[in-house]
Amino acid sequence: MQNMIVCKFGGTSMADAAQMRKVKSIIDLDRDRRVVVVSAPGKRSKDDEKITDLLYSCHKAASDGKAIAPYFSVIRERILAICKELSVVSDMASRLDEIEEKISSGASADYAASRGEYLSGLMMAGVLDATFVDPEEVVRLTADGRVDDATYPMVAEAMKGPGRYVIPGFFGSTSDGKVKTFSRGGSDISGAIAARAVDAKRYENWTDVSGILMADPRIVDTPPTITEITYREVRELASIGASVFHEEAIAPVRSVGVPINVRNTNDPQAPGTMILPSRDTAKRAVVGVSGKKSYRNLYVEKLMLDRYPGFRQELLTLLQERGIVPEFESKGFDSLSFLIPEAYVENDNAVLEAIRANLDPDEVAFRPSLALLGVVGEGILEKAGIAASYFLALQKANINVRFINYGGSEISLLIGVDADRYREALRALVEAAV
Ligand SMILES: Nc1ncnc2c1ncn2[C@@H]1O[C@H](COP(=O)(O)OP(=O)(O)O)[C@@H](O)[C@H]1O
Ligand SMILES: N[C@@H](CC(=O)OP(=O)(O)O)C(=O)O
Repeated sequence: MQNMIVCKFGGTSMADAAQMRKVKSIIDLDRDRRVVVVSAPGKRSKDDEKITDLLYSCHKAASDGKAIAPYFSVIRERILAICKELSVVSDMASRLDEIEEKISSGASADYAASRGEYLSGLMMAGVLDATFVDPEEVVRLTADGRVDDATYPMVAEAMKGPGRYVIPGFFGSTSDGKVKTFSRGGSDISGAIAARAVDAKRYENWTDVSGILMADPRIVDTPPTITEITYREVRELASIGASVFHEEAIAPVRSVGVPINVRNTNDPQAPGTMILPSRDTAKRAVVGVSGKKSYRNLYVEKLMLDRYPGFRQELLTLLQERGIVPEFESKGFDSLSFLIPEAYVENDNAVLEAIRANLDPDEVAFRPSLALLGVVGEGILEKAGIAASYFLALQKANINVRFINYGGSEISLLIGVDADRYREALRALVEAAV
């Protein structure tokens, strides 16, 4: 293990010159903070726009044959103002011209979106007087967006000297040289890649909240901070909906055991959350609650279902052929239920017709929209009465439970409720957890 600390700063930490100064003061506090991974400038206030979103709008305008100037001029103004205030990247105007020209003449959506992080990286390298590392050259992604193992030695090689390094997050390139981004929020993955590559002693993930909170602070008032959480738990919370840490960012560090510390750029003294390989579950069975709205429950019934061994597989194939991927499944003696993210189900009737025509079920229907909530903790199966306390909390709030998955994952209790009761349900579950 080297002595290096890898620090990833999210969009809110890169939003303007004042935030970038805070980043510099955090980096200057510890000489081991030598690798800095940056996101594109994010929102400066609730109603502001993220540079990444503006770049996607530029790409959309270009592909619709429209001018990109209305969006690109906003980007240009913001970036040039930061460069001016911090006296960095003297040739930024011509770099922006080049990017505008490429997007206007048909560059890919991934190329367009990646330029926010690229520009952030150039500016931060200037602020920190650090070496700029271009992820296009050292982060190799497969065509379907996974990290190629060839990445780690290339990143390590690029950062082997003394001094500081800045590497933009969110993108790399495929083996045929095309820029490729991760999914939204993916700079967290880039930070994890760098941490593994340099065998960091710690991966610090700096954002705008003082760690991972027990629940989404936009829904629950002042949820407590989670002090310690395991890799498994954070992955589960993120997969169910906690957007503070990308669900795929655990994979690169988990096998090498680099601890992750989620911290607040606006409150750097706060210790934040430690994400570790294991924790003492006797202290706390449950760490947090998260959730997602808008699932459809596909319900299929057939009498004596067990007599039709290929039924489930055929049904899954029919769904897959229509690009529908169920996230959760439960089985009764004569029925199957699949929870499917609403975004996948564009044409309900076509899917139902195909199932009727091919499988002759007694009943097939989409039930009304559900929200899915997850109570997460390594100790959730260990103590009598845990599930009961959460169901009681929902009962007290007069919220009907429509779907349960308990024991399918050893670290979460998943509960489906009517989509319009999502926020109330989340609050009730958090109250039961604290
Ligand atoms: N459980 C949670 N704990 C902390 N923040 C959460 C949680 N769930 C959702 N969030 C939201 O995630 C935001 C931070 O994530 P993100 O916007 O991606 O930050 P960054 O731009 O720094 O990467 C917080 O401001 C908060 O609104
Ligand atoms: N800028 C990208 C990638 C990213 O990770 O951003 P952030 O760290 O601000 O969530 C996005 O908006 O998706």
